[in-house]
Amino acid sequence: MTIHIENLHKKFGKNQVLKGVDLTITEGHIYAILGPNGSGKTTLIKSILGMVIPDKGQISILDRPIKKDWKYRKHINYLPQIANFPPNIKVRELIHMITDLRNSPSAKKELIERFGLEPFLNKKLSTLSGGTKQKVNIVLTFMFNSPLIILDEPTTGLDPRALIYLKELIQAEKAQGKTILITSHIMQFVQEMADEILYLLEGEIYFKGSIAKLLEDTQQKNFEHAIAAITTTKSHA
Ligand SMILES: Nc1ncnc2c1ncn2[C@@H]1O[C@H](COP(=O)(O)OP(=O)(O)OP(=O)(O)O)[C@@H](O)[C@H]1O
Repeated sequence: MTIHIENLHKKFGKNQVLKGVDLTITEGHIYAILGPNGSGKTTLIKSILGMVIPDKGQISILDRPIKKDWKYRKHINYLPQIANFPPNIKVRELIHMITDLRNSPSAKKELIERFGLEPFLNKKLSTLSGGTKQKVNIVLTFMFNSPLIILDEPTTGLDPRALIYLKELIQAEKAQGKTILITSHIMQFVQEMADEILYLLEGEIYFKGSIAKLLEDTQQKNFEHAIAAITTTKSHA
C-alpha cells in the first residue's frame, strides 16, 4: 500500500511539531521512523491513521487523499505505543470483542499459542504484567490480514523469546508484500528489521535511506553511532 505525504504541518498550541514532511512510502518494505524524543514520530503515525488532523498538507493512500474518507482505515493494523485496554475485561473477551468488530477472518488461535497466552485468557487485563499486555497487544494487531501495518514501539517489555516471535511475524508480513512502519528506540531491532530509515528532526525528514547509505554519509563504523552522529551531518532527505 503506497502512501504519499506532502508538506505535512502540525502544531499543538505553539509547539510546531511537523514543519513540512514530504515522504513516499512504497509497499513491500519495512520503514523505521526514528528521531529524538518528542520529534513527532507518533504525531506522524497518528496523522496517517487519521487520529491527528494536520494543519496543512496532504496524505494520500493508494492515490486517494485520506481527508473525509475513513474507509481506508480498515486496511491498517495498528499497534499503539500504550494500549489503553479496558481493565476489567478478560483477555479472551477482549480478543472476541475485537474479532467481532472487525468481522474478518483472524489468526488469533496460532498467535495466542505462539505467544504462550493460553494461561492468561481468563485473566483480567488489569492483572497482567507489562510484557504480557504487550503480547496481547501484538495478537490484536497481527490477527487480521491488512496491507499496511503500523507498529509504535512494538518491543516494549517483551522477553527474548517473544521478541524473536515478533521479528518472525514482521518478516513473514513483509514476505507477503505488506508495507510496515515501525518506531523504536532499540537500534539493534531497527538494524535487523528496517529496509529504510526515516529520521525526523525539527519537524522534517532529515534523512531517508538505507542503513548502508547512513553509514556512508556519517562515516561511522556502526549503526548506533551513525544515528547518534546523524545530526552533525548535513540533511540527506
Ligand atoms: N495531543 C497533543 N497535545 C499537545 N501536545 C502534543 C500532543 N501530542 C503530541 N504532542 C507534543 O508533540 C511533540 C511530539 O510528540 P510525539 O509523541 O509525536 O513525539 P515522538 O517522536 O513520538 O516522541 P517519543 O520518542 O518520546 O515517543 C511533543 O512535544 C509532544 O508533547
